[in-house]
Amino acid sequence: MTATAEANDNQTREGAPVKDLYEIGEIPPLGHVPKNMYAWTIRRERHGPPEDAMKLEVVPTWELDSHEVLVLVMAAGVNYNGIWAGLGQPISPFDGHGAAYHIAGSDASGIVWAVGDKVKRWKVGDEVVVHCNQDDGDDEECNGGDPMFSTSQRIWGYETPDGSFSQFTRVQAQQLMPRPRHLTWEESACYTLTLATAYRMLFGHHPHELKPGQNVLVWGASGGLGSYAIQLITAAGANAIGVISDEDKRQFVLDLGAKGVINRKDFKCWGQLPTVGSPEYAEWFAEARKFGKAIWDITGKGNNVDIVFEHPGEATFPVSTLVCKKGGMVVICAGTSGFNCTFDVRYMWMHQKRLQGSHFAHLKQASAANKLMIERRIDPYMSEVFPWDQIPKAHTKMWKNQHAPGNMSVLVCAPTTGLRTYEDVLEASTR
Ligand SMILES: C/C=C/C(=O)SCCNC(=O)CCNC(=O)[C@H](O)C(C)(C)COP(=O)(O)OP(=O)(O)OC[C@H]1O[C@@H](n2cnc3c(N)ncnc32)[C@H](O)[C@@H]1OP(=O)(O)O
Ligand SMILES: NC(=O)C1=CN([C@@H]2O[C@H](COP(=O)(O)OP(=O)(O)OC[C@H]3O[C@@H](n4cnc5c(N)ncnc54)[C@H](OP(=O)(O)O)[C@@H]3O)[C@@H](O)[C@H]2O)C=CC1
Repeated sequence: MTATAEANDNQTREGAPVKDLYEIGEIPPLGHVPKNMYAWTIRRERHGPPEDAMKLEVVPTWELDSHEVLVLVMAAGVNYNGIWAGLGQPISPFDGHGAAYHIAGSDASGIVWAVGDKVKRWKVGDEVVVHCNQDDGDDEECNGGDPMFSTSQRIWGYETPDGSFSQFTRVQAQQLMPRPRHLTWEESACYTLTLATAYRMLFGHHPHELKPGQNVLVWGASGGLGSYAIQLITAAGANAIGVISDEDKRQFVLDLGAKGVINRKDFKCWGQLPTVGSPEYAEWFAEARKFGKAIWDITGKGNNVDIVFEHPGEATFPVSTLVCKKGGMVVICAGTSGFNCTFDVRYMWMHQKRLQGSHFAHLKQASAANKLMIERRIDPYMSEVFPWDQIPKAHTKMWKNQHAPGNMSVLVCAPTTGLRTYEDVLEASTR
């Protein structure tokens, strides 16, 4: 008998009521899987801004394969890939998974509600957080290599249709990690995607793993990725130089542990590189050098940074490749401002810099990052938590770069904020 069937049977024997659909904030009996669930869905014909793309629907609850787990989502994290999935840009998720609808959401905290018959590490009732890397687990990269290089590698909730903006989400068993017990459900849901990505960027690219005493330039230092990068760099005994666009964020970034903070609005060297040798290039170069000098004011004269933590892309890339030191690494995981990155290649070859792409993290890296959270070496810095009905609005705020420093969460089944356990949830729920 599967765990689900057993739980349903128990509930029937105990006479607890079971239903086919539960309202948001109503908790089914432990292990009872209702036929249907509420979900914020995206459909191909609705691609566009978050509030047009995401609509509330009742859909069938996911069925499980043998290595999969159904999680009752307590809270979910807000990430950029919910925006990209809604927009259908740069690619539509439907071209990948081909499902009729897409449920976004690549971060979650919740309770294991049902397990496939081959799942051994998790059982119904376990309190978990979810990392967003999936793969088929059967090729060389997944077995002795790096699962992030597997041809089957995909991001749950972006390249799969069963993300966390619904009462139940379906994940592979290897995606689960223990939840930090000192955090609330919403705090637990806000960090895994950005923290694990930052962890791989800084520690996953041998021989450029971050070392004590090194200097790292962090773009978007108050953002999701940036706020964890600063904390990881500080925890490693290295120096973070954070970039912001608004003085209101300066103290926040210093409090994260940054050695210094630079406001990008004080400089005018952003966007694609002008043609080398043109007057515009000379102007850009003088301004970029001024930016480099602002870094030296923090690191000491002549000390370019060992690592540039890149994700804005097109707007910042020419400068990133210039201010990285000889033999250093520009590590990039996104192109928020545009994908057409340009740079003066002379500085790349003559100074023998490494350009390294990086994408999320495998379980071992996500787990190492999660351990730092469990041990309270990293703070989630949850900026804001939204109720279930404001999931699209939360994404609009991020898309417009109007969100407060840190990482955002949304409540899903947790009936209110501030709850830390399943028992807390039961007490606060309307069941
Ligand atoms: C954790 C959070 C993460 C994030 O937030 S990341 C940010 C959000 N994510 C994104 O923005 C995703 C962006 N992804 C993309 O835009 C696309 O994902 C890529 C541009 C990266 C790649 O596009 P694709 O269509 O997946 O490329 P192909 O799989 O490499 O190839 C497609 C077709 O091209 C053929 N092909 C590949 N290499 C060659 C070659 N060397 N010579 C000839 N053909 C080639 C293939 O076979 C295939 O073809 P056939 O479609 O017919 O199967
Ligand atoms: N490949 C992967 O595995 C992952 C990729 N990503 C991607 O990384 C990107 C950032 O994600 P996240 O940190 O969560 O987002 P946030 O919005 O929380 O932070 C991004 C920060 O970037 C800065 N920024 C925005 N526009 C520009 C610009 N034109 N020039 C310089 N800085 C800019 C902003 O800071 P300020 O205005 O203060 O400078 C902003 O706070 C997204 O595109 C996301 O999809 C995220 C996680 C994983």
